Amino acid sequence: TVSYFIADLHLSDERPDMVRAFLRFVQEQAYQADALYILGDLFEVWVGDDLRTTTSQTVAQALKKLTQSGVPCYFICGNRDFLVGKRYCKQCGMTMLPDETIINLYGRQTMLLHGDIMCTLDESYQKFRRMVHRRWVQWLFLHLPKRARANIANRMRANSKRYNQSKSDNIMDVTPEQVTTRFKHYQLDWMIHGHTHRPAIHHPFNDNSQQRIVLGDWYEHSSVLTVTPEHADLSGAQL
Ligand SMILES: O=C(CCCCNC(=O)Nc1ccc(S(=O)(=O)N2CCN(c3cc(Cl)cc(C(F)(F)F)c3)CC2)cc1)NO
Ligand SMILES: [Mn+2]
Repeated sequence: TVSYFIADLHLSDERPDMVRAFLRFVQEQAYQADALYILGDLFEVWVGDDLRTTTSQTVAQALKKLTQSGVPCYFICGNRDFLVGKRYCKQCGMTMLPDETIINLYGRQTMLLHGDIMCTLDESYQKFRRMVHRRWVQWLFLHLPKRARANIANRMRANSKRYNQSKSDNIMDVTPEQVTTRFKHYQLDWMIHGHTHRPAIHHPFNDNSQQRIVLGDWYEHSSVLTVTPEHADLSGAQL
């Protein structure tokens, strides 16, 4: 009885070493799990399920084998791979979950989300997010020729990289009241998210056992949250 949570792998053809780390994790750990949850930014870029890359096909094969062996796999999209669709999830045997899904995790009322929605101080990003989450914008974008989508992606990646370097650290983190509002509104025991690349286990209300667990990225080493009925263990994070 163990469930695994990962996020922010940012897999791409440019980083085959990170793809190999993911495949190792799937082959060596995930087969014994009750479930695997991928909480967004599995991929660095995603401009439609109709574009196949070595990485997207390799990942789909590995996850298809895992889910067919009986380990259910759930996906919540991130701020990079928000265009991952049902078609690709089907190729992986994954079930797509909406952002802010609440599950009963071995008796704990737990909210799962990518986390970017809680970074409300980053107003320019929230504006971008609202725009690209509009159905008609996604419909239009996905009907552009592949090359056009790839060109837009390259341009946006370049300026999002440059732009984020200039942003101060605190606006890139979740806004505390976004966290406490959700804990209160949904009587949460736990919240698990990624996005900030700052792995840690936080106690938003110091007086009790409520926890906010932030998953780490996979740039230096794989960061996996292992949850059992008894406890939560965040590997490779300075707790
Ligand atoms: O990353 C962080 C830190 C926070 C960073 C936030 N910034 C961030 O996420 N930027 C970003 C995300 C995805 C990509 S993309 O290359 O994958 N790709 C670009 C084009 N996309 C698109 C879709 C639609 Cl519907 C409509 C359009 C339109 F209308 F603009 F053309 C474009 C699809 C996705 C590129 C940059 N933490 O993890
Ligand atoms: Mn992210």
